[in-house]
Amino acid sequence: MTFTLGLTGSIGMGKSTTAKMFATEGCAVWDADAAVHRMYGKGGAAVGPMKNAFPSAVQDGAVSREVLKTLIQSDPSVLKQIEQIVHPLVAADRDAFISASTAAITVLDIPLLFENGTEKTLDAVACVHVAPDIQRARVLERGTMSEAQFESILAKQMPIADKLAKSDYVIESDTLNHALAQVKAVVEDIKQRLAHA
Ligand SMILES: CC(C)(COP(=O)(O)OP(=O)(O)OC[C@H]1O[C@@H](n2cnc3c(N)ncnc32)[C@H](O)[C@@H]1O)[C@@H](O)C(=O)NCCC(=O)NCCS
Ligand SMILES: Nc1ncnc2c1ncn2[C@@H]1O[C@H](COP(=O)(O)OP(=O)(O)OP(=O)(O)O)[C@@H](O)[C@H]1O
Repeated sequence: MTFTLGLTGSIGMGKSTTAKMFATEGCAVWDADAAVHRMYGKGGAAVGPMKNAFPSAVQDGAVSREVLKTLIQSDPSVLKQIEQIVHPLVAADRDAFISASTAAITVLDIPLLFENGTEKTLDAVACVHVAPDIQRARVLERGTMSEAQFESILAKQMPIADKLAKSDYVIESDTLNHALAQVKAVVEDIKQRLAHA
């Protein structure tokens, strides 16, 4: 059986970048945001249910994230409805990945890990964090979200201090070298735990 390590953090704090480091250290990596991207794409599992709920959001057989963001801006309850459609599909995709994983450690990159209580199903959780001003600058630099969209997503997430307090491991993403050193230490610690289990 593979050891399941959840990887979380607040928006833009460096989950995807850190997940890649775990992959280079030999871990299998599953990414919740990437699963949503597949499901929103042509032929994806979320396209049909999303079309029923939000007809304008499906264009050329795929879910348009731009339309979704506009709908969420004008009616905040839309995000809850999207979550009710998408989260069960994402959970099924994650469970299938874990069952098929042959790696010693499987890392699950999940933005809403604590918000959805997923930690209860995992062996341990690592939380990525960086100072809020760096977080904001990094997200806005990407140019995919306005300041208002960033604020509204941030407001829906559990405060980073609470996520850190609930986590087994903490990884500061201030520089790439520092983050990589911490990833290596987490992998080493889990391997020690497995060796003595
Ligand atoms: C709101 C949407 C349209 C924004 O799309 P966009 O391409 O701009 O951003 P992306 O999907 O890359 O998400 C960026 C980050 O926003 C945060 N975020 C996304 N969805 C949510 C949510 N429902 N609640 C809180 N934070 C969220 C996460 O930190 C995520 O890493 C999109 O995230 C979406 O459809 N979300 C609903 C599905 C969901 O809950 N996904 C989260 C992982 S299961
Ligand atoms: N350790 C680090 N040192 C320097 N920059 C970093 C580090 N980790 C991430 N970054 C930068 O921060 C930005 C956000 O990182 P990333 O996309 O990994 O975050 P995320 O938490 O996955 O984001 P989201 O919540 O939006 O999915 C990127 O521009 C990335 O290059």
